[in-house]
Amino acid sequence: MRYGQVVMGPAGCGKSTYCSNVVAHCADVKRTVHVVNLDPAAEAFNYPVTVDIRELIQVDDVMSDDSLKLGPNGGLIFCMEYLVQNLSWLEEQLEDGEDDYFLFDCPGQIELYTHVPVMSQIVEQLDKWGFRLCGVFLLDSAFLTSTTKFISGVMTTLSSMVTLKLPQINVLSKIDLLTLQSREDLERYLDPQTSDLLQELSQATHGKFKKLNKAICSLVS
Ligand SMILES: Nc1nc2c(ncn2[C@@H]2O[C@H](COP(=O)(O)OP(=O)(O)OP(=O)(O)O)[C@@H](O)[C@H]2O)c(=O)[nH]1
Repeated sequence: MRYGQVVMGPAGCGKSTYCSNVVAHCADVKRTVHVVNLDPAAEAFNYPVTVDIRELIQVDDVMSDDSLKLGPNGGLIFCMEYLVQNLSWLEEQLEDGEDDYFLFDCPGQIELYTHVPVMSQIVEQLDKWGFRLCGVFLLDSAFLTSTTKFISGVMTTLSSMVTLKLPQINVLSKIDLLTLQSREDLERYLDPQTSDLLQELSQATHGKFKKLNKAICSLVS
């Protein structure tokens, strides 16, 4: 049995930094961890990567293919769909490492966790290959500095949880960049009161969103 984390989150939220810290921790406790880069647009890593999707396909190559005419976003989706069509490549790359721990470092594009099915197809396949996974969703703690941002952040994390159907832990990144006041306010969002959220959301948005705000707040609670 192999265990691991599917590390997700919007672009620049700190996924690679998180992986780098987990790799350093595992080295300290003498535990073997393999990082699997699933981001075809990734640049460089400051830790060893066991499997790298860029050896199968790269966004730059896709974008420079005149017959495809794809930009960065379309190129990334194309690469992920290509991976799904070539999952035997991933299976071969993951052959070793029985009883080891794996970090799957994923691309940040939100559509991969909403309506584009590739990430859920990859996760389902990993499950069939005997991987027991949990989702780790990195969220920039700037999302916890106002009610409207909080709702937006919660919806994003919820979307990936529902799409991938994995047990999921949400990790706040970049707390060191918050002001002292914002850090003190964090507590309100970690255990939010629905009535407070609804009141603040109603103040921040037009009256015509009253019913929608109520539905969103009951979903969050
Ligand atoms: N101050 C601070 N900076 C951080 C933290 N985590 C990440 N960063 C910085 O944020 C930037 C983006 O971090 P990455 O780890 O590359 O983020 P990523 O989610 O892997 O980015 P993409 O691969 O582009 O999606 C880097 O400059 C990091 O040094 C943090 O907790 N605090």
